[in-house]
Amino acid sequence: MKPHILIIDDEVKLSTLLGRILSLEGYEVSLAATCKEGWAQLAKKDTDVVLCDVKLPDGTGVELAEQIKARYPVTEIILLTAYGNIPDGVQAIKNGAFDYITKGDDNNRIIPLVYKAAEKAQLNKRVASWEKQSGNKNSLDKISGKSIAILNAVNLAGKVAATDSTVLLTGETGTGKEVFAQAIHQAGKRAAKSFVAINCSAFSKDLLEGELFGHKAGAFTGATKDQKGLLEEANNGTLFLDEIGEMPVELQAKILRVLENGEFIKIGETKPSRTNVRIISATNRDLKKEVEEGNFREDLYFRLSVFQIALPALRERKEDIPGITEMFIQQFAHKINKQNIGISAPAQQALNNYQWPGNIRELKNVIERAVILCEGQIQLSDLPVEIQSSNLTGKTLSAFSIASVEKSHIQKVLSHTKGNKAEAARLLEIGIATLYRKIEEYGIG
Ligand SMILES: Nc1ncnc2c1ncn2[C@@H]1O[C@H](COP(=O)(O)OP(=O)(O)OP(=O)(O)O)[C@@H](O)[C@H]1O
Repeated sequence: MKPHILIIDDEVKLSTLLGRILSLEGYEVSLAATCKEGWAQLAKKDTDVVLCDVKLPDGTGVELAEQIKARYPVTEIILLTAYGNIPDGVQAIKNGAFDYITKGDDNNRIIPLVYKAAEKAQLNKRVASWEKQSGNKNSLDKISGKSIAILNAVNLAGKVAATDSTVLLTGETGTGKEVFAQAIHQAGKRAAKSFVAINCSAFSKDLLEGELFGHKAGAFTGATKDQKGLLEEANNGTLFLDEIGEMPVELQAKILRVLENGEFIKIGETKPSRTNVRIISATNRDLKKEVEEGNFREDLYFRLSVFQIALPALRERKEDIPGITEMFIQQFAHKINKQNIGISAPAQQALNNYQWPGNIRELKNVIERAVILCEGQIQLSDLPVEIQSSNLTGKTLSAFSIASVEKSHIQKVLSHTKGNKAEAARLLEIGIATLYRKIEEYGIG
């Protein structure tokens, strides 16, 4: 089947022309002129790549990129920015876009970039179906890392898995709280039963209540039949309440009741129902502080935090970064049939120096993208710009010798010229042969 590309741009002439070019390249193309039309097209048809203008009549492409990624994680987005507006592009990549191109300036890049983004979307589909088939199973021994911080967490998880105790996982976004929750479920005696997860921040109060507790037919307009809630779906298994700190106070009381005696009341019912679930919850907020500020019930906090496991941020276990990087390289190289993929020393150094606000999730995304972009070995230039510059920061901070400053400066200039050595030599005011010699001498990748 032809990959499907959706162009969202209100400059109709330009998008029609681009659409024609992409059709000639063998893609199926749809056009939309507003965010609203874009959403309608996305709902109609599986879309591999969205090419999206920044300024749209009813919104911005930067925000749209984030919203599309949340609703359609398989789809890849390329932002079309105005000339010289790099910050929009960088923000879009942070929001989950595959890349950005400057309108009119980057015409030669469009076709190869769309090809790569479509390839990534196909890979996303394969990974999603593979994860579905394998039941998305994770076990504690698959959690990678040799640092004391992660080994402590795995050890605690192993101990609590065998019990029926409630567990509270804390840690920044992307540290692997859901991975741990699944691993605890898999390693426990409920492993053969369901593991049901819900993100409490993704729903309004009423929707969350309906999802968790279910409803009786006739409970509200449109409730034509009885609907099971997740507490019932997870009976004899585990219910994972992600972002529990976001749960509205009214629902906190209802969850407390489940924890105390296994009882809950469906919407529209008067009699209580019973369930037998193990509750694992997670938060990236300071729940104690939320209790002090009156946003979270203290009695529920005590119940949920019987056994707490704090997951370390990736920057607190930097020694694990090379191993996890290698694991993801193997994983993604295998999925797209690329062989002998390695990583250059400067690229690995940049990964080690970077602060990873998005933790393992961010590292996973960065490696996935780099494996697609690289030719044989992952180079510094295959990494997002903010990570490339963390290599330079690390170097200048760690070494003050003239040589290291010179090396950093050359790297900076090369990155500025996008690897164009003749242009770099001109800016550095040195001969091209000298530049080649220095590149070799300093091992600049
Ligand atoms: N130890 C690990 N090994 C391999 N992949 C991991 C590991 N930990 C996390 N990941 C991957 O990182 C991503 C984020 O993990 P997860 O969803 O568990 O994080 P989280 O802490 O629950 O994030 P959030 O707070 O945003 O919900 C997932 O794609 C997951 O597969």
